[in-house]
Parts: sequence; C-alpha cells; structure tokens
Amino acid sequence: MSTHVDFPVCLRLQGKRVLLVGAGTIADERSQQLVDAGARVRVVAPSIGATIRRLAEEGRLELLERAYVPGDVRGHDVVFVATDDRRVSQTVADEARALGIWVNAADIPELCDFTLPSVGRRGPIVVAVSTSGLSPALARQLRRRFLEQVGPGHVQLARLSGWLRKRLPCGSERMRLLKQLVEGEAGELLARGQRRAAWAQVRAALETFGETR
Ligand SMILES: C[C@@]1(CC(=O)O)C2=NC(=C\c3[nH]c(c(CCC(=O)O)c3CC(=O)O)Cc3[nH]c(c(CC(=O)O)c3CCC(=O)O)/C=C3\N/C(=C\2)[C@@H](CCC(=O)O)[C@]3(C)CC(=O)O)/[C@H]1CCC(=O)O
Ligand SMILES: NC(=O)c1ccc[n+]([C@@H]2O[C@H](COP(=O)([O-])OP(=O)(O)OC[C@H]3O[C@@H](n4cnc5c(N)ncnc54)[C@H](O)[C@@H]3O)[C@@H](O)[C@H]2O)c1
Repeated sequence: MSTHVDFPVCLRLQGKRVLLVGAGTIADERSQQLVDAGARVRVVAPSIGATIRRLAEEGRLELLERAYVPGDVRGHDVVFVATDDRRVSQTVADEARALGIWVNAADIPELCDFTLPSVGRRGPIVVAVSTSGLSPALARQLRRRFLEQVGPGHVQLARLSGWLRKRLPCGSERMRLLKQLVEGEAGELLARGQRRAAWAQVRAALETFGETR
C-alpha cells in the first residue's frame, strides 16, 4: 500500500502561459477554470468542445485547431494534457519534462508532476480535496459536502478581511484584529446574516486600532 501524499498548492496563474492539449469534455472544464485564474491559455486539438470554442471566439484563449506537433510545449510555464490517445499524452509529458515544464495528464498519475484535486468555489473561497490519487470519486463527494459548509457569511468575512488588510498597516495589531474578526462575534454575526451588527463590531475595533501601537 502506497503511503505517499500529494503536496497541495494554490497556483497564481495570472499572466502565466498555459498549454492545454486536447479540447474534449475534460479540457473544456479546465479551460474555463484556467481563463478565470487569469492564465494566458493556448489550446491545441483537432476536435473542439463548446466552452473552448466560445472562449476562443471571445478572444479569451488562443486556439490551434490541429493535432499536437513536437515542440508545441515550448515557451509554456505549465502544461495540461487531456486527450483520448495515451500515446499523445505520453509524448506531451515526455517533451514537457525534458524542458523542465510541469505537466498534468488527466487520469494518468504516472505522467503527472502534479495532480488536480476536486475543486469547488464560493467567491474567493476555494474548497479543494485530494485523496493523493487513491479515490477521485471520494474527493468529489467530500468536496461537495465541505462546500455546503461555506455560506454567504464566510464569503463576506473573507472579503471584509481582504478589504481591511489592504487598508491597515501590517503588524501584530492588524493580525490580532483580523483573527478576532474571524474567531470573535463579528464572524458569528455575519454567518447568521446580521451584517449591520457585524459592521458595528468592526467599526468599534477600528476605533481603537492603533492605540496600543
Ligand atoms: C478530482 C478530479 C479533479 C479533476 O480531474 O478535475 C480528479 N478526478 C476526478 C474524477 C474522476 N476520475 C476518475 C473517476 C472514476 C471513479 C474513481 O476512479 O474514483 C472520477 C469520478 C467521477 O468521474 O465521478 C477516474 C480516474 N482518475 C484517475 C485515474 C487513474 C488512476 O487511478 O490510475 C482514474 C481511473 C481511470 C480508469 O480506470 O481508467 C486519476 C486522477 N484523477 C484525479 C483528479 C487525480 C487524483 C485526485 C485525488 O487525489 O483525489 C489523478 C491522480 C490525476 C489527475 O487527473 O489529475 C475529478 C473530480 C472532479 C469533480 O470534483 O467533479
Ligand atoms: N480526471 C478526470 O476527471 C477524468 C474524467 C474522465 C476522463 N478522463 C480522462 O481524460 C482524458 C480525456 O477525456 P475526455 O472525456 O476529455 O475525452 P474526449 O474524447 O472528450 O476528448 C479528447 C480530446 O483529445 C483531442 N485529441 C486527440 N488526439 C489529439 C492530438 N494528437 N493532439 C491534440 N489533441 C488531440 C481530441 O481532439 C479531443 O478534443 C481521457 O484519457 C479520459 O480517460 C479524466
């Protein structure tokens, strides 16, 4: 029984060059997520799914409507391959690795430098579950269950915290205030939908901010 665990990260893909090889069901889903993350996406495939077609028409990704040719991986930061031909996936992964480019091959763990967790999103909050390759179906089921725990109050709390961290000088007092925001009464009030009362708490905390510095 393997004891390995996959190491989770959240990639900042804004402006990064991403190659997607294949444009079927799986690649179609990936394309929207990659574009949403701000990546500069290029897709190479002879047969094109509806989402990729639309994104290409909107000018949000570049589409090369042909089979993969050697050298296509060049110049990219990350490569995703999701074709129905194992030999193509193997070629793409070999070429990417030879150039030191990280690759994910859908459903082929031995060709992956990184695997993809099951992901759900509410605003800026991302829930991701990995089973280190043991049970993608379980990852999906748990992700759905965990996402149900994330309510509109959590999204407001995350946004409010982001707003405050931009405006307040960093340091121990800001840290204390932001921790208190989540763990204290304001967080609970937001979770219950009592926005006015929550804001009153935040305003009171802000009035005393800076006094102990
Ligand atoms: C989470 C998700 C993310 C995504 O792809 O976006 C994802 N697979 C999903 C679904 C799914 N995939 C499979 C089933 C059938 C039931 C089952 O097998 O459980 C279902 C469930 C379904 O379809 O309902 C079959 C399957 N998958 C892999 C193999 C190969 C092998 O095991 O050897 C086989 C057997 C192929 C065969 O038998 O031929 C391998 C991988 N699949 C991974 C990710 C990586 C590990 C993730 C982890 O650590 O948990 C990894 C290692 C590589 C990678 O692809 O990155 C996505 C859920 C999206 C969502 O949330 O909706
Ligand atoms: N991880 C997951 O969740 C998951 C789930 C289902 C399937 N899969 C796997 O992902 C892979 C893709 O599945 P799918 O449903 O998207 O397949 P699909 O049949 O819908 O699409 C295949 C795509 O590969 C492209 N393609 C074929 N030959 C190519 C070449 N030489 N160069 C470039 N593109 C080429 C086709 O044009 C098409 O766009 C399969 O191996 C499947 O087993 C993964």
